[in-house]
Amino acid sequence: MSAARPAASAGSDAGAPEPAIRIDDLVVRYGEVTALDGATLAVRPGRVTGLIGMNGSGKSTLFTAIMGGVRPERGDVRIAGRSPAEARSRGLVGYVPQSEAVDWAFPVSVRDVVMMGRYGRMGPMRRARAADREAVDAALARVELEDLADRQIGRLSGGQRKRAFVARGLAQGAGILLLDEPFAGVDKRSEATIVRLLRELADAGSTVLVSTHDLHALPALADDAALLLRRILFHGDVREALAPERLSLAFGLDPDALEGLA
Ligand SMILES: Nc1ncnc2c1ncn2[C@@H]1O[C@H](COP(=O)(O)OP(=O)(O)OP(=O)(O)O)[C@@H](O)[C@H]1O
Repeated sequence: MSAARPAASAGSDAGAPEPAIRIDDLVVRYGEVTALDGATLAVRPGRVTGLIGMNGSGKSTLFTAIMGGVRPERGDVRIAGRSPAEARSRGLVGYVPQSEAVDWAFPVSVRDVVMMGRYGRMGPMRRARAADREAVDAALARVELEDLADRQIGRLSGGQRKRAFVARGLAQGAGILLLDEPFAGVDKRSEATIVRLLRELADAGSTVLVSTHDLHALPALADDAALLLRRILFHGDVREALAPERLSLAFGLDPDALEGLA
């Protein structure tokens, strides 16, 4: 953790930088199911923000909305002042999906996956130039996967797979990175590599939004945290978010069971 990080402001945003992601009163329904019910969140640049919520609380839906993959019934999403579709076409947002959302049998190598981060910069023929290959090599080195670059993506461990997708986001060069459950099924080495990288990215000015169930990993990773239960219940300093009485709101648990997390 960097000692220079300013404290999060849970209340007034006076003097704070413009949010990189602004979500206003978002309502998303899948038929009868209301996944988001008036979610409002302003994610600040240069910080790692944890998105915390129980299964079904709407975390993936919020990410999908940021990526422009669902049509909200109400509300608005702005990424660096642009619509999700525009932000997507400009490659402003990198996305590391949940492992369940990936077809691991697909016949592509680790290098191919990382190169996908460069597609937005290539023409329709997707011909890689020297700059693309250099960016891919640099990203592979940052996640320590150079030696496995030519292996089929499904023949990696859970942690290595995650690192490959983080490398795709790095190669893309997006200033905003979304990670959906990056620590699920991940070994300690991969977790440490991902945490270090995300901290470096945020300290260099990027915006990092990470959904996780792993509350114990959060204080070392995140500056801020947002508690989600179809709407944002709290957004502010990570340690304040992990206070038992706040977590109990988001998880519907007895505060005594949550002592010692913050
Ligand atoms: N495509 C879909 N069709 C119908 N319902 C959906 C769909 N996607 C999500 N839902 C429902 O919307 C709600 C929010 O789901 P979402 O996946 O956003 O939650 P989550 O917080 O990411 O959950 P998890 O932690 O289990 O990944 C849940 O009730 C879920 O069953």
